[in-house]
Amino acid sequence: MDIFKLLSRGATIQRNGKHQKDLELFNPNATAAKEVAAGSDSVDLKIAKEIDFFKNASKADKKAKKVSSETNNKDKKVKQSNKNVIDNRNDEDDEEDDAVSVPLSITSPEEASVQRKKFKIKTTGDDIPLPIGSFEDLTTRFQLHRHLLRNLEQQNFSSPTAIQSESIPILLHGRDLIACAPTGSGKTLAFSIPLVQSLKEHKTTGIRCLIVSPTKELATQIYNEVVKLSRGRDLNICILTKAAAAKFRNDALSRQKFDILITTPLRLVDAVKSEIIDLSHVQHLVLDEADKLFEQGFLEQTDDILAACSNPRLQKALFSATIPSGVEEMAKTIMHSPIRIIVGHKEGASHDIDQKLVYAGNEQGKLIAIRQMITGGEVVPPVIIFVQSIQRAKALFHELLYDKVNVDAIHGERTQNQRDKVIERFKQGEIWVLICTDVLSRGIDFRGVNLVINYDVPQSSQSYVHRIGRTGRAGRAGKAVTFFTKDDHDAVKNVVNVMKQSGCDVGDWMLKMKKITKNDKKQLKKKPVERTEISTVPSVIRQKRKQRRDMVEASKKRKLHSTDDGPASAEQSSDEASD
Ligand SMILES: Nc1ncnc2c1ncn2[C@@H]1O[C@H](COP(=O)(O)OP(=O)(O)OP(=O)(O)O)[C@@H](O)[C@H]1O
Repeated sequence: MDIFKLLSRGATIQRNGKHQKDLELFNPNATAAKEVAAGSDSVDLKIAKEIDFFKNASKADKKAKKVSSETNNKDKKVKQSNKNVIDNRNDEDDEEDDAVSVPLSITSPEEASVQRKKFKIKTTGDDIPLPIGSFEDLTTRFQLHRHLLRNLEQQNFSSPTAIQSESIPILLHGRDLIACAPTGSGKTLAFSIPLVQSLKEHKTTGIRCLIVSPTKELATQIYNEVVKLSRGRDLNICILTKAAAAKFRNDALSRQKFDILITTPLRLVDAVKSEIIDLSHVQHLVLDEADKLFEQGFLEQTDDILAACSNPRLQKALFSATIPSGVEEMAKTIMHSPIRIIVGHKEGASHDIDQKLVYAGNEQGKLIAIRQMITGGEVVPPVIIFVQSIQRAKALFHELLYDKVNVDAIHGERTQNQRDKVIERFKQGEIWVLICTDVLSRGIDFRGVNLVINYDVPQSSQSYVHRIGRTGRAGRAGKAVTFFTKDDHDAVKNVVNVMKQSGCDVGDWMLKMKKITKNDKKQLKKKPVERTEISTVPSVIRQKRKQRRDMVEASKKRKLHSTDDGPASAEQSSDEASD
């Protein structure tokens, strides 16, 4: 029997069998459609329960039902005093004591401190506003725009997550903020809600709010979230693409059209330097994945952006799951009396991820291990595999493709168009295993990823936290497996530290490992471990495969030259050929 056929058996998805639930989770439309078709009570209830950070969704639902059955009179709802809310809450608490200590409305420092203790929230700074206990609390305290509340309800966001409960009031009070909370804990809404709430309807002054993120994929995701949140409001939102920048260049009026701009740093700096974008009216600046934006490679652009946002009353907010002390110190120098919020352990991984280290001996051992995981049924799609270089992403892709695994890859050599398509197909469940470099390690919110495999140990603890954070999001459980070899001694210590901080079981041998110095960490970040090529296929066969690929590639290139196409198509073609 063909060994590869045997190995790939384990990766088969049983669409109507045991994997049906996983697939549905991954494709929210399918779940919703099915439930609606089946006349299910409410899609909201199910989702809210799964992602109920405060364990009080059932109460919020109960309350919502009560309110709607009692009356449609909006005034009554608005007039409901905070005390009443607390009293109602206490009645319900008799029935379900799970969330006994978290009132829907927080009215005193004592209540705030109970909530902060419960959700392991640390706050630092002067005059910190009280957190909110619910989105209704926002309505009472900040007259939350009715469209905003409706948009939250429509997306089944029944109660704020820990970071949202703190960040929203702080930003609505106009304060500068450094916010650090685990991956998948809702940081996007934590900054988007206050932005959409505090902006008055559209003005022609130009951009009033700027959100910067390190990758195009993440910028697109944030853009989609903000658009959904702003439905019903007269606000114009723009993502700065190549096309948008060209439009601004040719049409001066279009520059005044937008209120909120979402962008990557480089494109923005280009646009500012060529004077097609003016940031002097920006009132709110959000740096998402802020620690990345303060790293070498982005720092200069971040500096340029800060200089271009010349409004003296500019509000600045920094968000990330990891904010190292050095970055925090740097950030503080550009902020005015900032408040600092840390949810959980600073730089800790989400507690919903079950983390495991697997010793693979050597590079060949990793391929054997992944094949064993596949045959052993441990690889339940959707799965993301991280590797340390483009070359390795391509090599692993070919290995798994040969095993007939339904796989694709995203890395810096693929065109934007290809990257977008792969992401879409992965979201739709058409691709089960996605191989990528760190280009996709931050921020991307794929629903229901079951497993993250670090085929190569990440080069820093931050990278580890963000990579594994693609699973275990919004309260769902996830698994992360990291392969290591004898060459990974230093790098694996980073992983062990994060595992310890996140309360995972770590073996004795891990605890006994020699400490890694600051200098070692720096070196590791700069230069990845040198590794031998990914392959268990005998070199003769590899050579034949390569010859075949080269021939296909050369033939495609010849065709392209004869049609005189541009370099982007050539790149796409070579990537497709290698696929
Ligand atoms: N209040 C809420 N209730 C339920 N789900 C929520 C809530 N807020 C956000 N979510 C969902 O949680 C998921 C993760 O949110 P988000 O992408 O903002 O996480 P994050 O903290 O920014 O993660 P990362 O650090 O990886 O960027 C999203 O699918 C989002 O829709």
